[in-house]
Amino acid sequence: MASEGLTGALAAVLAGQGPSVQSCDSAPAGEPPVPVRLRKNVCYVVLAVFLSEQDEVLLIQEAKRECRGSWYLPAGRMEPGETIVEALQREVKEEAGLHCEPETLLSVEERGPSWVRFVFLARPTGGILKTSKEADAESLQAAWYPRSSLPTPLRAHDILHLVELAAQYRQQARHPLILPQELPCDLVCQRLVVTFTSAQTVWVLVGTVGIPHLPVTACGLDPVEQRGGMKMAILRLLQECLTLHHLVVEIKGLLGLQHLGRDHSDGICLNVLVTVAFRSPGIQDEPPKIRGENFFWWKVTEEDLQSQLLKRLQGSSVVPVNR
Ligand SMILES: CC(C)=CCC/C(C)=C/CC/C(C)=C/CC/C(C)=C/COP(=O)(O)OP(=O)(O)O
Ligand SMILES: [Mg+2]
Repeated sequence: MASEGLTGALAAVLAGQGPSVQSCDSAPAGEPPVPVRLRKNVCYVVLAVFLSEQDEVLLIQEAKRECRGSWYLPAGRMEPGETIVEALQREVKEEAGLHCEPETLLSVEERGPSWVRFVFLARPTGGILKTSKEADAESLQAAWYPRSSLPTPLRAHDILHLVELAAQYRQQARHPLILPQELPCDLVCQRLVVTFTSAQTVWVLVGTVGIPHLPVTACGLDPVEQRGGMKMAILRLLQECLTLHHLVVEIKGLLGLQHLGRDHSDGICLNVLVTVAFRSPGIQDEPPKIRGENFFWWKVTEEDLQSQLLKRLQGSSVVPVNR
């Protein structure tokens, strides 16, 4: 039946791509969510980790009054009309003097859906390292430091974890290279690949409103949703179709990221891998019962897709989110 379209969509999402968001299966109660607008109701930050072959990290010295003289990774706020990659390249050029290409997304962090930071592993492709002679409002200078002896003071210690993440990725990449897919989206939302596994069989949760599809949940921007973050939007959707108290839900991480940034389309869609399992031990070889008509469990029978899913699940082969 409709599993042909589903097979294609799941294969695309596992390859870091995916269809564009047409509608949402779950949204906060009350008013429909308003479209997001950069600088108005959302702020996205891009950050780059560069690691040289000699295990050196590229740092910039901050010029802003509140952190002047401290060191940090090249990072900054996205501007309206930019793609995520364009924003990354602009910030790196402004703060470090270098041209660059992102290699892969390394992490996504949020402080509520209206503050999201995209962390990339990147490589320099040209330009000239900014020296103190070129100090301006963007930064005082940029320099490479051995990973084991970073300068002080740092603007914030959160970058230590990001540098480690980059070094681990270089040593042994846990997930494939993942870059943003340029697709329009109006909201901050998440497309879910929710799996239930028994032995070597995998089921995936499917939304039935319209043509069968991987479910999408929208984040609201009101204070409650801000506090709950993206996790709240995922649990809200699952709550609508499953009895959660006897289940363990795990947000494994990201399979992909969709964003356009042009034509006033400032939303993002995170493609997220989620697992659902029974809380009580014992053999449970069928997925948990679904309430209502809006969702069903799709048993993935296509061998290649099934083995890809199992590999991604077993190896936690996803971009970490909020870790
Ligand atoms: C922003 C998100 C989702 C997470 C930040 C994670 C934390 C807690 C970081 C530590 C403290 C810190 C450095 C906060 C600043 C966050 C922020 C507003 C970054 C914007 O980058 P800037 O470098 O300040 O911007 P410009 O380069 O555009 O001036
Ligand atoms: Mg900055």
